[in-house]
Amino acid sequence: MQVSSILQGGYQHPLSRKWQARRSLEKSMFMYPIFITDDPSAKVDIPTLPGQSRWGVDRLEEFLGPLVKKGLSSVILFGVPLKAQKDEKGTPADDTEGPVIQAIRRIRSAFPSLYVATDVCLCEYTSHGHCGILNHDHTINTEPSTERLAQVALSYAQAGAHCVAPSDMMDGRILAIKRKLIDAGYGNKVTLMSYAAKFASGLYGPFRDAAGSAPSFGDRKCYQLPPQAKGLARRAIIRDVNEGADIIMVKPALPYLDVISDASELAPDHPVACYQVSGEYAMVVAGANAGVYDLKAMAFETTESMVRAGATLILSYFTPQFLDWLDV
Ligand SMILES: NCC[C@H](CC(=O)O)[C@@H](CN)CCC(=O)O
Ligand SMILES: [Zn+2]
Repeated sequence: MQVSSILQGGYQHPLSRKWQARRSLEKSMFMYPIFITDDPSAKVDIPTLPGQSRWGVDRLEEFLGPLVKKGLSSVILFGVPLKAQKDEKGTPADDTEGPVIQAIRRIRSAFPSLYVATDVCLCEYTSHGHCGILNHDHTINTEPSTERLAQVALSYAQAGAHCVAPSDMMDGRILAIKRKLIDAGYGNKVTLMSYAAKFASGLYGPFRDAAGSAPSFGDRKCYQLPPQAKGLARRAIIRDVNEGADIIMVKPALPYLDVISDASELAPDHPVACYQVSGEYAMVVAGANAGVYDLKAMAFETTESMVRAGATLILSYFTPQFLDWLDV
């Protein structure tokens, strides 16, 4: 037997198995996506997203207090306006009395240590449900879209968000937002996290149920990347780094581990985020409920694969559980 054939001696003990990871999961790597609705006293469970709810701003302390005590370090806010008058340009998105801006203010005041990111998109606020402003022929009208998104991003920065994260996939929105933040004096105060490589995935269903953000016609295939498009993803990552993104995100995560690896190769000096999206989360939960595997083991196996691929930040609905699971 060749000496080089023997590997098992290197991982025969739980501790030496732990040492094999280049980087291990830790609480601060998890950013918790949360849904804020415009009924201040609401807590509405989301059937297709087990264990997740829409929360009103008056109940955020009840919701987040115990999680902050367990070590929650960051959240990303998604507005779910049920009463707002949606229109072609997503006017409610930066309503200063709207759920997101109110939540930013409440969370910053109640939990000074909690890092507050906000998703920036129009789909939850437009009458047509698309992520940008449309031409009459229903194609994306790029310039007005990026300008509108930059306005919305600035409004969240002015309300106190630490980070703005545009998930719209409009061409040039990173430069537009960065320019807007700098011109308003927020260039050095707010992190710009780009959903740089975001794919037209089938895994967003539960989120769309939660946020009421499904497009009213057509789909998002003309602005979210084709799932098979590794080259476009690489070009989008390079573009967004050059346009001023501070963090590069890949989304969804598990079916795109190769793209996470590309991101860490193409943006070696940036934090790389990935989003374990609603459908991924629901899939892991459904498989565990069906007895296919243990939930905790699969939550670790999927998120550790993202870290192995190069992710340094994971947006995940499992965040509350990881605060317990990583407490050992
Ligand atoms: N801005 C688009 C929302 C978007 C996907 C979609 O509905 O197309 C995601 C939120 N950023 C969905 C996230 C998820 O599924 O958890
Ligand atoms: Zn959107």
